Amino acid sequence: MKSIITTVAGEITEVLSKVKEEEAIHLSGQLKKAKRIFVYGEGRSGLMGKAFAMRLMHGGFPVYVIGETITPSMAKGDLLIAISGSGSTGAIVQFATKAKEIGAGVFLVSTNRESKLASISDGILVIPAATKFRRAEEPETIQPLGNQFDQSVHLVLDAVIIGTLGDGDTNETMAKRHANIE
Ligand SMILES: O=C([C@H](O)CO)[C@H](O)[C@H](O)COP(=O)(O)O
Repeated sequence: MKSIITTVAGEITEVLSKVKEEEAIHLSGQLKKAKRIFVYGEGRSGLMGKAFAMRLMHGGFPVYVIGETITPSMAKGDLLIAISGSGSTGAIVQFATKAKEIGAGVFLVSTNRESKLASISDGILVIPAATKFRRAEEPETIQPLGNQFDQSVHLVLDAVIIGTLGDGDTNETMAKRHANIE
């Protein structure tokens, strides 16, 4: 088991080392600029999106997860963060198309800059990891499906939040925003 853990850690280190700094900085700038942030992803990509949205909320950002019952309507000036390893999942392509029609920005976090979603997005942060589709250009992995993407996207987005927070955003101020009924 220890050797599997070591291999997984190595895979992630390799992927993270290939993330382009300018793309992460671009995302950070868009997060600061957006009136409100909406996050969406299907399946495990969506779970990583929820973790991202939660921490953004702790950082004081106005953020919603698409599909939750209390999520309001989108408007011009809002930003959709679309998380999709493949960049081609039907629902998220549809939601991004709708967001563009409304006048919101779309920022994609994906492995695939040639994807349908990439073609309609205003910005992209490429996480060069393996997906369930095992495209020829994807890295080797011992893991099933999109594990490598899911793990990498979680770490990269956590790092982007840290790099986006202001000086006043300390562990204390963020902890105060954490749910106190749990
Ligand atoms: O849940 C997922 C699957 O287990 C692969 O790891 C994916 O996140 C889901 O299928 C959505 O796919 P993508 O839009 O390509 O991320």
